[in-house]
Amino acid sequence: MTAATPASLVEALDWPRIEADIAARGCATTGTPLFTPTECAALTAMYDRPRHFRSRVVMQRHGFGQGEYQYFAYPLPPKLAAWRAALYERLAPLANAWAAAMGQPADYPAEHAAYLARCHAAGQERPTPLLLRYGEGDYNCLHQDLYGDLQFPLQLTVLLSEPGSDFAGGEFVLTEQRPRMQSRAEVVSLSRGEAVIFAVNQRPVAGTRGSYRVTMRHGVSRVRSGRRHTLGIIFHDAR
Ligand SMILES: O=C(O)CCC(=O)C(=O)O
Ligand SMILES: [Fe+2]
Repeated sequence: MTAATPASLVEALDWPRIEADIAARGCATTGTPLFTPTECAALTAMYDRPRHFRSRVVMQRHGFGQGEYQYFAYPLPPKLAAWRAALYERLAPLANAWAAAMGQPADYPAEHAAYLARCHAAGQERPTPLLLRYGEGDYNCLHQDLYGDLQFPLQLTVLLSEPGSDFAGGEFVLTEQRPRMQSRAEVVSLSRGEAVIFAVNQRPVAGTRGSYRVTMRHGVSRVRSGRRHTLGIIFHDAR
């Protein structure tokens, strides 16, 4: 038996179900964990090692919520870079289908390295993967992770903590703003190591008279107790 690689683990996910959920709701859980508890613990422990990071953000200082996060520095931990590339490759065709449906250039390259080269040439050179840490009372306001003109339309958040024992509350929330209609909210429950794949900004929805666009935002409800850690994987880099 060969060791599982991020690429083989990505391939093994139930993509027909994931794609159907994304088409219906703009989000999907991976259904199975991407990371083992040991890997979740190792990523969580990295939070306290500043050499892995380029910057730290205390959310209450910016009105973003309460809690903190750190953006990884380049070079990313090799396994994280491999996950980012493998997930990008699986999602790029979907990104192209969305772009075509929204009348945008459907030219996301097949490989993440090529897309990053495009970001870097446009001045978006800083890495965006991040680790987030929330304690009791912390929350993350509804937001969008836009870091420049170039945006890859899907991203992931991986839950690194054990719901129920490490923390309570702290639900991942998505809202969908529809043209001339009231907004809809979706609460996503994850198991430890599992991820939610969701729309960064706009996505096309098939209507009776062609497709229309909805705008998504995501955030985290208040952590009632304990500590919650997540890993965010965003495919465009930042200005
Ligand atoms: O902590 C979370 O569940 C959300 C993190 C987040 O905003 C992100 O990954 O972009
Ligand atoms: Fe975010």
